[in-house]
Amino acid sequence: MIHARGLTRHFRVKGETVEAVRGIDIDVAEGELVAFLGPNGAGKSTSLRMLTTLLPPTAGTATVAGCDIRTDPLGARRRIGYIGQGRGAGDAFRVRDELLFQGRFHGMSRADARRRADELLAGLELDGVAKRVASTLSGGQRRRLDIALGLMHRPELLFLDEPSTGLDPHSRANLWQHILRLREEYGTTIFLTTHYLDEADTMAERVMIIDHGRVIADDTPERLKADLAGDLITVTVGKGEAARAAEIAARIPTAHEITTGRQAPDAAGPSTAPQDGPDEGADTVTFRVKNGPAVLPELVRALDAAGLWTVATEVRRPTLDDVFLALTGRSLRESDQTQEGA
Ligand SMILES: Nc1ncnc2c1ncn2[C@@H]1O[C@H](COP(=O)(O)OP(=O)(O)OP(=O)(O)O)[C@@H](O)[C@H]1O
Repeated sequence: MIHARGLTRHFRVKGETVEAVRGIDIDVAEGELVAFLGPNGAGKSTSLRMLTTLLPPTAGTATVAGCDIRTDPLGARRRIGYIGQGRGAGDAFRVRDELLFQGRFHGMSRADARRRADELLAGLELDGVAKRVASTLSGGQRRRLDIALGLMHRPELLFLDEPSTGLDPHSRANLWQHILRLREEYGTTIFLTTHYLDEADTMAERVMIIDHGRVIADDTPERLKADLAGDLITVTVGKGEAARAAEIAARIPTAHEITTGRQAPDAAGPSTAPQDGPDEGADTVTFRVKNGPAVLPELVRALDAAGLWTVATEVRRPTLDDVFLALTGRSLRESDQTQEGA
């Protein structure tokens, strides 16, 4: 549904060249839901704007829904929907009229536009506000109206640029229900950008991570987390025993990023440590590993066999931020702040 090769876009700003997108390849199959993730300024919107024919590429090729974005931009526009970050709807018109205008704009007959508008109003739970002026809608309703506008002409492929940004958690969850249902009902292929890692993790079948204009990862969230980040295990051992425990942890074939630390006496808190155990604080060993829950019992047995006492253990499953950190050495949230501040 999307095939891009070497897609590139440069901008000239005050005599300098900004390499917003540096030769990316994208392949999205029919019916897929792909999240495009990256910090501020990574090149997400620029890529989307090229794929939706709003911005000509500096170099590279792409077809969307079977149409070449350079040689057949009109064909592409007919087959795709694009919901940008700005408002799709005006403020002055009633919700249903906005949809009818959009339908007519796409060359639909009056009757067809009415049918489609009513179907989308019902599907996106906007029928209750159909006669309201768009400017009076809540943030979530407004976003759903934008989506309805993008879907009026029944596109096979829908691009959404940060659909849930600015919405409260309830409206976000509600919006996602609608996106997933539309996809189920119409089989629409969806390519979206988001800042919300949890959203990409739970909703998307595939995640593409872009950083400084390059795609640095492209896989299912599960595989990215397992292959690139791994589970984070923290084992608390007796005082002074961290170095030996770290040596034992290092024997686990997939163990990496092994670090040792000291836990303050009261930080051990209500741990599993019995009263007569080491009482002047404890040491910790932290490392990443594949399949932590399976590895942990083995490790505890090995520590026990070496005469080391395990005070507490913790396994934390990785997040997509851990994946970004493993790939770039930066946290996605920190990158956002740095690049926003830049
Ligand atoms: N019209 C433009 N003129 C000059 N530079 C631009 C233009 N559009 C984007 N850029 C620059 O290109 C880079 C990528 O921007 P882009 O908006 O694609 O990033 P993004 O990943 O979508 O960021 P965000 O998450 O903040 O929307 C940034 O450095 C940005 O400043």
